[in-house]
Amino acid sequence: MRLIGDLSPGNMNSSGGSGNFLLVPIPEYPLLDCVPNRTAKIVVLGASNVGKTALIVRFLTKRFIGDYEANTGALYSRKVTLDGEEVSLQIQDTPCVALQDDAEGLYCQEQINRSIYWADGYVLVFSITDHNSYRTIQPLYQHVRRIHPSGNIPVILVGNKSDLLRARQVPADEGETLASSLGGVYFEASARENHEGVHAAFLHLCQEVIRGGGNGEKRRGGLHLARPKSPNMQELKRRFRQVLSSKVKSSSSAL
Ligand SMILES: Nc1nc2c(ncn2[C@@H]2O[C@H](COP(=O)(O)OP(=O)(O)OP(=O)(O)O)[C@@H](O)[C@H]2O)c(=O)[nH]1
Repeated sequence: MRLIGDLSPGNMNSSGGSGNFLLVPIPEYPLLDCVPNRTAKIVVLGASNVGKTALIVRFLTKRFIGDYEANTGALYSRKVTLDGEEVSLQIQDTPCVALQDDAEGLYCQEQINRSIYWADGYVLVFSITDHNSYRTIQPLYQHVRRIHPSGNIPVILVGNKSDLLRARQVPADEGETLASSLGGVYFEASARENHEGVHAAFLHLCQEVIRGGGNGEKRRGGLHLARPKSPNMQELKRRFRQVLSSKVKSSSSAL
């Protein structure tokens, strides 16, 4: 999902005017600034509407905006301190995945596959209010496994929207059981109401990635996959072209 609304007045750019506007998301720092051997590349995956974007934004800004545009992946970069040392963290938001009719396979865009290959650590998200989103997790994990058939896969499972207890469809113990079957830890979180829980979940995964040294098979095989293109830049270019063409139109109509 892509952000709509104001994250941080003054600092974050907007198109101005009234109504919804696209926000330039959290700026990336230059890749050359990455801390050597201390970079964690994390991808956030899950079904539609489970709160992937909300969790990322909550982690990075401590804020919950509540209104997002659907299904655009964005890449965020940040430096964090882990065990007293600086770590470069890159977090890739992704469009949603969906179960196929047979409930075993997944509809998963190519862009997501590239992000899965690129990443070192995986945040698998479902909503505790949506059992279908929970059912997506196991096939999603199998999908990640197919892309990384060997080696350790640092993963956490996040049951989001824990503020909506009355609408709960997935008991906490089901989340815990599933997480341990995937070799990860279960976090029940609310992007809406609790920054600390979200923060703890992301930092835990970051620690796992840094301790494990990332995806071993990629390094051993000497393969290099380009970092997924940040849609933020593409979006900016598109908007820039739009503004230019509307200026051309208005100046030619004024003649
Ligand atoms: N009550 C509640 N609502 C939440 C929470 N997290 C997200 N939401 C809402 O759930 C909706 C979907 O949130 P998003 O972050 O856009 O979800 P997403 O998984 O990125 O959605 P897709 O783009 O469809 O993949 C929005 O209306 C959010 O405001 C939460 O912890 N509690």
